[in-house]
Amino acid sequence: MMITVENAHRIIRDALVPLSHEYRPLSELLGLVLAEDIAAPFPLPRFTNAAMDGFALCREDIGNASQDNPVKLKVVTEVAAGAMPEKVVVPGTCAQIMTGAPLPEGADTIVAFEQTSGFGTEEVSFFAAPKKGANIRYAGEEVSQDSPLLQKGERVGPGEIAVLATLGVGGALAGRRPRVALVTVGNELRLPGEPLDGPAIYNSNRFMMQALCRAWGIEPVALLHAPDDRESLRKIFAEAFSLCDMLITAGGISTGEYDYVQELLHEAGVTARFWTVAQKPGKPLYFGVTGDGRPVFALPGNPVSAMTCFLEYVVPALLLLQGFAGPEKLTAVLAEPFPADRKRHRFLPGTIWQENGRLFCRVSPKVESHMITGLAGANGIIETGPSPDRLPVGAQVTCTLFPWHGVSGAG
Ligand SMILES: Nc1nc2c(c(=O)[nH]1)N[C@H]1C(S)=C(S)[C@@H](COP(=O)(O)OP(=O)(O)OC[C@H]3O[C@@H](n4cnc5c(N)ncnc54)[C@H](O)[C@@H]3O)O[C@H]1N2
Ligand code: MOO
Repeated sequence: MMITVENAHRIIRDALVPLSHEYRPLSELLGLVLAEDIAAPFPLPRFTNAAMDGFALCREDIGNASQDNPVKLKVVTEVAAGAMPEKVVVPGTCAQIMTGAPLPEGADTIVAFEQTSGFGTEEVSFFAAPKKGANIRYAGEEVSQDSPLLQKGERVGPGEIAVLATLGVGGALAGRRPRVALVTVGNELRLPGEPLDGPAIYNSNRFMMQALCRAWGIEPVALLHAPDDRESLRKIFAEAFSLCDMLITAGGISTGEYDYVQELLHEAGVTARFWTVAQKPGKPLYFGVTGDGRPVFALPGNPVSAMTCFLEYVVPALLLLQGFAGPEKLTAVLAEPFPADRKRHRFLPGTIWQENGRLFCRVSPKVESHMITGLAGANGIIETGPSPDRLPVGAQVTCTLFPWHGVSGAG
């Protein structure tokens, strides 16, 4: 039975159970979802230190120093980053200090190198008098010890990696990345490099699905291909299920004479949760679950349909298995009319850009399900629910940005 896009999402969400957590070292946490809260094991900064290369001194000692009225102080020591100060700064003296070096006892201010006569002499002249406490990073001013920093459920990006590394956290508990098996189906498909005999075509879905997995940090555990016969599909599905947490197929799911995917999935123990969604492209999308709860997506073979269904349904499922809801959708204004469908939700590749603080979008020129070139220049998918008419310029629509593109600044 054909179901709505909303129901398809609900059925998928209800069927998914996040995978187990596991400890991952810091170098492998990028893109994973934290399964534990992280608190600061020590304050940040851990010790009071210099924010500028210059001289550490007691503010009172330089009075109203200026270009016309320089004040001289004796340099008693030097402190580099990573070294402990060897001397105390007593009144009338100062210490040459480098950014990140611990503040010597007795000093309360740092004057930047540029406001002095410079390094390397026994006596230094000060040409400015910054405020007391200037250019000092105080212990604990950013983060106090034991304060919560990262929360369970957060997705780890490069910024979170930097925070964990700063705190010396060598790893954390995180949701496990799904092991994904990809299967393409069809007698007509060849790999680049192979000759195109007769009406053969190249297999683009294999590479597209692999690239989509990688765009979300997942390296598929298997890239398999089966011709349109039951025996091959039986073998390929057995192999895929021996390896994966989630199976994604493309092709052979429609009503053609040789569309055996559904039959062989059921033979392998998969139960259908839905087949056919009121959407264009991607109507024959199938979703099922194995006896032990592993999700199975069978995407339509048309390349634009396969990519649209992957982005719309498979990506959120990959994230949910790791304990994360996403990705977020945006609202944009149509700069050109949108060819909505009377009865079906319509997804089309297009360009989304920012102008005067607002998001605009337009559909790619080639929009049929087999026209893969419409996806190449696009930076997202534009969508709208069923509508009897074309949506006019100025109407608001929903968009999903491709994470590898971002929003451009011009239409
Ligand atoms: N009588 C009907 N025919 C079709 C219907 C329908 O409802 N009634 N639905 C159409 C729709 S919509 C789609 S989408 C396709 C989906 O069919 P399948 O999932 O069975 O896919 P195939 O028939 O195997 O392939 C469709 C098309 O895509 C090409 N293809 C397949 N795999 C790849 C690949 N890995 N790389 C590149 N291109 C691929 C294939 O050669 C076909 O041209 O069914 C419609 N028909
Ligand atoms: O609806 Mo099919 O997925 O486009 O050609």
